[in-house]
Amino acid sequence: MHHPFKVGFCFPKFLRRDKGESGTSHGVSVSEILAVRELDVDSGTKDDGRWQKMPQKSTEAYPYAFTVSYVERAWQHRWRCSDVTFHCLEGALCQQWVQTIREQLTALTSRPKHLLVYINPYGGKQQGERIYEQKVAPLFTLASISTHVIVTEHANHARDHLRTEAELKKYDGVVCVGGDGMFSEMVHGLVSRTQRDNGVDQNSPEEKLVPCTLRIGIIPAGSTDCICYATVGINDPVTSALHIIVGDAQAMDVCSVHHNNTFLRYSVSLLGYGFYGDVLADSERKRWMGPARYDFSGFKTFLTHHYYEGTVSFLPATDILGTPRDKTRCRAGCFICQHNGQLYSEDHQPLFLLPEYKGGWRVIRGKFLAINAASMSCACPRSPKGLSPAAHLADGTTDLILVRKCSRFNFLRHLLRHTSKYDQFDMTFVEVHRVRRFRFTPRYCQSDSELDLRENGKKLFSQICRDHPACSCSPAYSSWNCDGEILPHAAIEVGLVRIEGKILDENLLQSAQTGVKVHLPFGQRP
Ligand SMILES: CCCCCCCCCCCCC/C=C/[C@@H](O)[C@H](COP(=O)(O)O)NC(C)=O
Ligand SMILES: Nc1ncnc2c1ncn2[C@@H]1O[C@H](COP(=O)(O)OP(=O)(O)O)[C@@H](O)[C@H]1O
Ligand SMILES: [Ca+2]
Repeated sequence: MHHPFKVGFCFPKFLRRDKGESGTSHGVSVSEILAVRELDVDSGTKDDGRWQKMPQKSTEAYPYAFTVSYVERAWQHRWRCSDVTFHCLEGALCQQWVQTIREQLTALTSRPKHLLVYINPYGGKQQGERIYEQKVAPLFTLASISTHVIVTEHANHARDHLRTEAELKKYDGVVCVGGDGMFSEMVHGLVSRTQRDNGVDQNSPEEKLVPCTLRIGIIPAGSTDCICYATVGINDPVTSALHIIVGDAQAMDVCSVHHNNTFLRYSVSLLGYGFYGDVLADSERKRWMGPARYDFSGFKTFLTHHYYEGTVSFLPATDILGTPRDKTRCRAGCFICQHNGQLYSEDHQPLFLLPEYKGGWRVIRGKFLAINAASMSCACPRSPKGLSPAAHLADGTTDLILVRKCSRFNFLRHLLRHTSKYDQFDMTFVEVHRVRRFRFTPRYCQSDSELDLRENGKKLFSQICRDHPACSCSPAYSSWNCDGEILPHAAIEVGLVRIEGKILDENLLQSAQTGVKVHLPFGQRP
């Protein structure tokens, strides 16, 4: 056998494929091979019956065979598992092929071998378990990945298990089957555990965090699934499973949210106050509707048309080349794309290390219908281009979108532009800034007792709002939608989490400037 194994196999003519013409060669990159298995030609197939038996005449001529399962790119970012079977004359040759392919696969160190899987049976259309069993588990088995599966029993089960109990050393990655809320549980569990193990205090907004070594995979089974959509390009369990199997990775930005020097939460996709906070708060009470609750609550919130007064302060990202108004739509490996492939500025300074705080803080007071911080595009099936279409996945910034008070008609025009090709930022009452940090303070101070009530006694919340002095028709506070979870605090400070350790290394995809090393075992491949 000759040796093109590093880049891929080009199956030569002395092997015969059972699809297509005889004698054609078939190229499959090793990095996209999922599994190989030898077939017992006489008895048809050794395992799952996917192999189609050759016509009798050919099997006599080629009595030995093996099947290669590989990734096939289908339409719109969709990946599928395909099989191709090769037949040959000699048993020894056949075995040599199988063994060599297996050796090549074992040498791929980025592929996970042991995964810890958490299934949320309650998210989305409550199909998490079925999706995993029918679509994902067979692929993990095919790829010889061993799994430990936990079906969660309550909210924060997965987070707490990861934070305290899970024997993380045994695994190469964790996988969540659910929506953005489930992904958020993974991030919180893993990041908190890593900081605790390394003695880092999450309550200090200035503290540098230690990166987690485990990667997180998402099998979409939630309602919006925007983290999956914005990183993979589609919400499809099979595609995500295949990205996980081949060991794809994508770094992401993580925002830390604090209130009075107390850590509240991390956010990786949307932090939304006003419209998206109100939609979420209302929709939680309508979970029985499934994903349609967002349409219902969205419509209702749109009609109530509440605005909120307050002050937004932010630190613009001055050391980057891109803006939120760019026409780029990159979804992976963004740090590089943002600098047009360059890693160094004209004066040969590494772009990663340029001083961050050139411009200083800016302050904007006003009445806002929505304040959204999108650390990634937040693309999802509802809005395929997302809240901030040009946001990058791992550039250490978040796009702060301010929608000021305007008429219902104008707000509707703005919302509808999320679903069309028109620019949602090109409106007089909308502004967008790419920022490193920001802060929001509501006009009226929220007392601790109000916060307690909002956290513990949600029914009283509406009463308090109605009684508040701000305005007879608009409540004083909204809540923050933090990756689909409600944060009752109105006043928050947000910063991109900084990582400790070497910044520039060969594997740029895995070392963005400020993104915690939360790797998704997937991402669009070039
Ligand atoms: C009147 C026409 C309105 C069209 C508006 C379209 C804009 C849609 C933009 C959606 C951006 C969603 C950002 C994602 C947030 C998720 O983290 C969160 C939770 O997702 P999950 O339920 O956990 O999958 N979903 C929502 C709706 O807040
Ligand atoms: N077994 C469970 N029972 C109830 N809630 C759960 C369970 N497991 C996870 N959760 C919570 O369910 C919420 C929604 O989960 P998510 O997977 O994001 O689905 P969705 O996209 O439908 O919101 C999250 O807040 C998560 O913490
Ligand atoms: Ca970003």
